[in-house]
Amino acid sequence: MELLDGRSLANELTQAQQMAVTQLKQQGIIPKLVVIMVGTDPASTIYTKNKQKRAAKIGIASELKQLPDETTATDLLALIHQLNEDATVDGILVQLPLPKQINEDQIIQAIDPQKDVDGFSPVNIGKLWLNEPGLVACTPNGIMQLLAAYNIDIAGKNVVIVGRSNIVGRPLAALMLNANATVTIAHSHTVALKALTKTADILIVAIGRARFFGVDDVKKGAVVVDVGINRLEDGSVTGDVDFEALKTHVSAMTPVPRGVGPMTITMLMAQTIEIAKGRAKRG
Ligand SMILES: Nc1nc(=O)c2c([nH]1)NC[C@@H]1CN(c3ccc(C(=O)N[C@@H](CCC(=O)O)C(=O)O)cc3)C=[N+]21
Repeated sequence: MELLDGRSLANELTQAQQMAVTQLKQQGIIPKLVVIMVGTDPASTIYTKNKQKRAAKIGIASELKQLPDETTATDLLALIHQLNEDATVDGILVQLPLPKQINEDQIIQAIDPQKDVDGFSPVNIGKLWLNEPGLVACTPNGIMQLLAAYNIDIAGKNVVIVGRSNIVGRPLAALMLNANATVTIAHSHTVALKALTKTADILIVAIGRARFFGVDDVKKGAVVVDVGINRLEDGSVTGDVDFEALKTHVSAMTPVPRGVGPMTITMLMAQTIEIAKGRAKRG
């Protein structure tokens, strides 16, 4: 099995990003990302810290706006409008999930599509499904780059994606379709799920159930991308597939951690830099 090592690819790309940022700074442009986090979800706190650390490493200015749990939609919208107008801000990211009093769709729609580094706004989602250039959701984008780096062919392949979230399953389906795969999206209502996953040449799982898929559920020689991050009682982190059992069964597979996660953050930085380059061009 070939290990699809997201961490090492992320490290390589990070070096190139450092150089790109140095060049931008010579032109007087400092790429800037603002991350908004509402409340204190423990997983979100870890991801947000990782994002800050990576930005610092690359030389991207990043600001964390930490808002209390009881923040209203009105407060959050006011902040987003202010950041939309701020010419020094390239990327705006609102960490999800938001507390339940806030409608996520309404918030995402308020972000200027040109600063929407997550690629979640309806404008960017529409462009993605039309195969037009735009900002793309970071986790799916990272998966495509990881597969490309390991020369994994996508055109004509049967791709099964388990999970239909707005941040992973749906945008990934669009990217795979744009790359000429035959795409199936499975979800909680899918009948005979594990018979379906077994038909996949490329299987991508994002359901959040530790080691849910094993040898019997995966075609021999398939490529497996594991987006699951499940924290076990002993504090360790594992994916949605039984990695140890699949090692001798598949042709290539991402580990968890150090697979898709680091690539997600890398794509966030890449898109922030791209937006800043646009700012440099406009002068
Ligand atoms: N608006 C928004 N945009 C997001 O992109 C977004 C979000 N909300 N909410 C939550 C998910 C999840 N996500 C991850 C980012 C980095 C790792 C990551 O760095 N993982 C490491 C560490 C894993 C660990 O130890 O927890 C790894 O897989 O090696 C994981 C998951 C971004 N998300």
